[in-house]
Amino acid sequence: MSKPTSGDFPQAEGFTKTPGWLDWYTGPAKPRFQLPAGAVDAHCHVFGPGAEFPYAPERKYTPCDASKHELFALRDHLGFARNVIVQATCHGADNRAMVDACLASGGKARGVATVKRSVTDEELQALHAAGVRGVRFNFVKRLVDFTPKDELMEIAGRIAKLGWHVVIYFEAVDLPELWDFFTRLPTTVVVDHMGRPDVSKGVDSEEFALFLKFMREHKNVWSKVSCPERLSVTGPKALNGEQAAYQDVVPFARRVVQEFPDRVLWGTDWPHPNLKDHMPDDGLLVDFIPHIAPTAELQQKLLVTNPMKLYWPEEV
Ligand SMILES: O=C(O)/C=C(\CC(=O)C(=O)O)C(=O)O
Repeated sequence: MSKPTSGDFPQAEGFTKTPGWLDWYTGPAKPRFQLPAGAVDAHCHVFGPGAEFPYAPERKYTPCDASKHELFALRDHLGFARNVIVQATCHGADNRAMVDACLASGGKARGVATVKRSVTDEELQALHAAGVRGVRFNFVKRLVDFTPKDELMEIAGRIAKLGWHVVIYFEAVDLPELWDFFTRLPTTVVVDHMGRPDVSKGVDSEEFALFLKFMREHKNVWSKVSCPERLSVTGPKALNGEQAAYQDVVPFARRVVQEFPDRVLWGTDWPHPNLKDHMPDDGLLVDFIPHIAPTAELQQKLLVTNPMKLYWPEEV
């Protein structure tokens, strides 16, 4: 299969991809690493399709389409059993594309939504029925406009009653300022991509030590050890059969997996929004997993036990 570059994918009428947009990788390798039975891809997205589920007016980027059908085909190709579909900021608080994917999955997908303070209890109930089990609070300034913390805290209090959790996305330099807010959240708190460490500072940096302290001192905090392709500075890239990709990220993810084996999740992040340098081969991304979770026991927790506990607790 050919590998498209930006501009190759068709786009819904009325939407033009952000300049330089990298489309997701078609024809990924079959992973060499065999995922354990029941493995969950606990961080991925759907984009549109824009013709059916228009992108939000307040979005900061316009992606290529990435439909539920393409996501489910990737799930099966890679050997995952289930997906957790996280609302992407290009859809704002309009959760229809994510909800549609969860409903179409036959129970194989659960979701994380974005909601506003104005969301009604009935709307929250409908999201729950569709499979939503969390809300995402995004603090990455290039992705969202600022929402006052009292609004977010009010939402957290309401969703806590449903047994949901809060997913937080922020950059490492912002953790000190956000610490008090995060540590007051009344739910399980799941950090996206290890809080985006600057890996060039090294695994023993003060910055990463603060993140480890955050997890150590707050047992309700979990982390996704995902997105090496976003965090890596020196690579090598998960392309052309590379079996030892993103070595500079390995010590960070491995440290988190080994210290907090019962509070880690992993996801592909397909279709990889906003990558600037290259688009990884998702099959080779799966081959990254044994580098950060070197034993069968750690792999089972990371890929099956932990995500099942959080997203399908009724089956555990
Ligand atoms: O997909 C991710 O996790 C990361 C993103 C995009 C994002 O969070 C979103 O659009 O909702 C990023 O760093 O641009």
